[in-house]
Amino acid sequence: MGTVVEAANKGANGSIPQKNPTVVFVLGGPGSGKGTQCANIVQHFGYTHLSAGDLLRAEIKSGSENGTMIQNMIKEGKIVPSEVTIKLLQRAIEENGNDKFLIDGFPRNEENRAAFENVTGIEPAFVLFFDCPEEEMERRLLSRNQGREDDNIETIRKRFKVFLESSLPVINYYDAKAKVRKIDAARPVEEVFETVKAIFAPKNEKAD
Ligand SMILES: Nc1ncnc2c1ncn2[C@@H]1O[C@H](COP(=O)(O)OP(=O)(O)O)[C@@H](O)[C@H]1O
Ligand SMILES: O=c1ccn([C@@H]2O[C@H](COP(=O)(O)OP(=O)(O)O)[C@@H](O)[C@H]2O)c(=O)[nH]1
Ligand SMILES: [Mg+2]
Repeated sequence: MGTVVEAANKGANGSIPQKNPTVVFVLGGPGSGKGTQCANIVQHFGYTHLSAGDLLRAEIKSGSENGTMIQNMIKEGKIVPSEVTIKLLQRAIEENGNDKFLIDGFPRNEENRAAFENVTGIEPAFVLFFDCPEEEMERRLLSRNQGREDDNIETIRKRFKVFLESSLPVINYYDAKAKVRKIDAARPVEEVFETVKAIFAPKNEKAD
């Protein structure tokens, strides 16, 4: 039997986590510029960037037993089961010495959100929401040129539908808790970053 404090600190999986890191969820439709802006935030504010999509694509490449399932879901624009994505995120957080993380492209539905909170005990400090019209996101995705199997018009339409039906409710959930910082993401990269910078506040900027 642990003390009351130990019990309170225990995650739902029974592990005793170290002091919870600061987490910012970075959300927005496919092609809204999440990855691009995260790279800028890392440079200026010292966060570690964890893209759920990148972790899943790395898992496919690694030849994991889940690889084929993940690949098929990404090709269809579907959301990979929470336990797979959460395990990858958790491992990445634990392996990293940093105490502040940008989690990009996750949680993508309500189930992702609730499971992450239950398993890790982590609540985001706030949520960045890159708001961008579909026509602009479509243009960007079709010229992204990263050789992604899901950047074709057929899959892009499916991803937009999943975003509206499953991911927007997550943003609304955090909006009701006053945690959403909404950003007009249709503007040029540098202008979007000016808004992002103001949210992270000058006091956090790395001195160099
Ligand atoms: N503000 C912007 N204006 C124009 N193009 C952008 C902007 N932000 C990102 N891009 C480009 O759009 C594409 C998608 O950006 P990315 O950061 O990968 O978005 P996401 O991670 O949200 O899917 C990339 O080719 C990127 O260079
Ligand atoms: O938490 C996540 C993140 C991504 N994906 C899958 O990975 C794809 C690509 O996600 P990513 O965030 O890389 O795409 P982006 O929004 O940047 O275009 C999504 O369409 C989903 O199929 C997922 O299932 N769960
Ligand atoms: Mg991305």
